[in-house]
Amino acid sequence: MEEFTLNPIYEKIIDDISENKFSISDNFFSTEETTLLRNYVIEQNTEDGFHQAAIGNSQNEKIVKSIRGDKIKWIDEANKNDVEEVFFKKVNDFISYLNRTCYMGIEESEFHYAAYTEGTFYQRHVDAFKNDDRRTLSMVFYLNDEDWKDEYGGQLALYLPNEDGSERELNILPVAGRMAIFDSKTIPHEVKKVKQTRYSITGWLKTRAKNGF
Ligand SMILES: O=C(O)CCC(=O)C(=O)O
Ligand SMILES: [Fe+2]
Repeated sequence: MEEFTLNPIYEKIIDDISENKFSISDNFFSTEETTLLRNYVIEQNTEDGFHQAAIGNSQNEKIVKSIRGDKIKWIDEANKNDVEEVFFKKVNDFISYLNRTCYMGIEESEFHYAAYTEGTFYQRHVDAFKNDDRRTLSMVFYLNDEDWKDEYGGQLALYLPNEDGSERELNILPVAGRMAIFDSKTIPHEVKKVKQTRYSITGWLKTRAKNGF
């Protein structure tokens, strides 16, 4: 039988998700991996290959800058470069771990680079589409300075339920090496207006469709 090693970083994320439907991890990638990804994202010309992000999916896509102002570039895993190889090696290892230890049934994933330039934001939303229920977990990897300050804006705000039914807001700074993961179907969230360019890789772990897709 293949040997199974418990991974404490993944275990913490899994415990958090099962308890609270989200987790924030500052060591999913090593410092070296984060630096590699970060330098690569910054180096890419965001005019070249990046496009204005839309809302909705291919069946009802719209560009509405008053809702969402980031520029994105989808990553083609089949044609990944050396840096993306490092990214997918870790992410796919995590997916296998989830499927093996929690029977999550993740069958695919999709990721894009994102750049929010000064003055842009993403209004409160939920990631799963009404016409496609496959998105299960949202993952965002932040690739900015380690000392990103509150006054730079660009916090990820998660809107979380309290036990009494009220709602609380948790603000997360997009510092280098941080990863936010949350339930794509139930956790409303927003990106606060940024005051300087904010880089990330965002993506979704997807199960088989349950509503006919
Ligand atoms: O960049 C973030 O913190 C979140 C982005 C987001 O919510 C999305 O792309 O759906
Ligand atoms: Fe989102």
